[in-house]
Amino acid sequence: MSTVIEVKGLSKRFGKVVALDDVSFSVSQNKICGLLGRNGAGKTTLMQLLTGQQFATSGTIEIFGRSPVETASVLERICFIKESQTYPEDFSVKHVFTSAPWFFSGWDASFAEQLIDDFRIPTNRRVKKLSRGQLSAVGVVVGLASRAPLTFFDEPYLGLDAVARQTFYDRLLEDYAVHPRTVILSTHLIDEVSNLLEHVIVLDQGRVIIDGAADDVRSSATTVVGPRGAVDAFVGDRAALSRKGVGGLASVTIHALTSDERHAAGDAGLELSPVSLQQLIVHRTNSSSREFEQSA
Ligand SMILES: Nc1ncnc2c1ncn2[C@@H]1O[C@H](COP(=O)(O)OP(=O)(O)OP(=O)(O)O)[C@@H](O)[C@H]1O
Repeated sequence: MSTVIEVKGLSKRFGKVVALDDVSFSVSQNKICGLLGRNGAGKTTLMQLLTGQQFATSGTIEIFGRSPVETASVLERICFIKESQTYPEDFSVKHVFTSAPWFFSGWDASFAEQLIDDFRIPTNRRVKKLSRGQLSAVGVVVGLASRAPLTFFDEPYLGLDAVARQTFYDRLLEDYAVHPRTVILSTHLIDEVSNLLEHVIVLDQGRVIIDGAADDVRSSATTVVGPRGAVDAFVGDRAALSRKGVGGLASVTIHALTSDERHAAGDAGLELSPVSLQQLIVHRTNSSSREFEQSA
């Protein structure tokens, strides 16, 4: 499988602020990849570097095998939908969609029409008169109908209601099945997108703390639930990602268990429950996770 994004030792400083710190990863062609992390983790900075809109302080980036900076053959294959997309003053929604094919050779006008209906976007209205959610929907439609070989969505759905967000996920998956491409999706709504993602990269304070297949990441931890004494005896000196207790019951999240260990937990009357991607990321990016990482 060919590699679309290859990043090595990438750092970006803004004065004293280290936004990205020695970041390395690669993304294969035709994957939907979640770029996740807390506020200020460096996600937008990374996407700006990957799309040639910022210069790296150090490190290398190859997109389709070449540096994205001022490389037309790379940039014309990229669509970047930002959280707050700006359009020329006085642009109507119609202008956005009539000009999109100039930038995206794969633009599908009839798909765009269908999406405009789905999201109920008023096409005659000026962009600056749109509601927050409608403005996000315009970006989502451009991102989907452009069918760019590499599409970045940076928190694309500020203000979009739950129905519209679900429509976005559904259309993305349906269209991706017929027209595979590489999609990088940055969002804080991790549970909502969890099932879309094949690859997960989590940044924390400018560093990559998780990089792997979504299924592997999801199955990298498990929660042991049961009577406190039995849970404590089973967990022993294993590192705990999180620990909760109510009355005599305890719930401890630990690294994934081997199948023998799972049987032993069952024999001890303990329940094992999966950990959602969101829970895992919360555990790994809060302060207790540092102890976990050090002891892991
Ligand atoms: N132009 C800039 N000048 C100075 N610091 C900056 C600049 N751009 C970003 N930063 C800092 O770099 C860090 C990473 O910011 P970035 O916007 O990449 O985070 P993010 O993960 O996208 O956050 P969010 O989820 O809140 O959008 C933050 O500490 C931010 O304050």
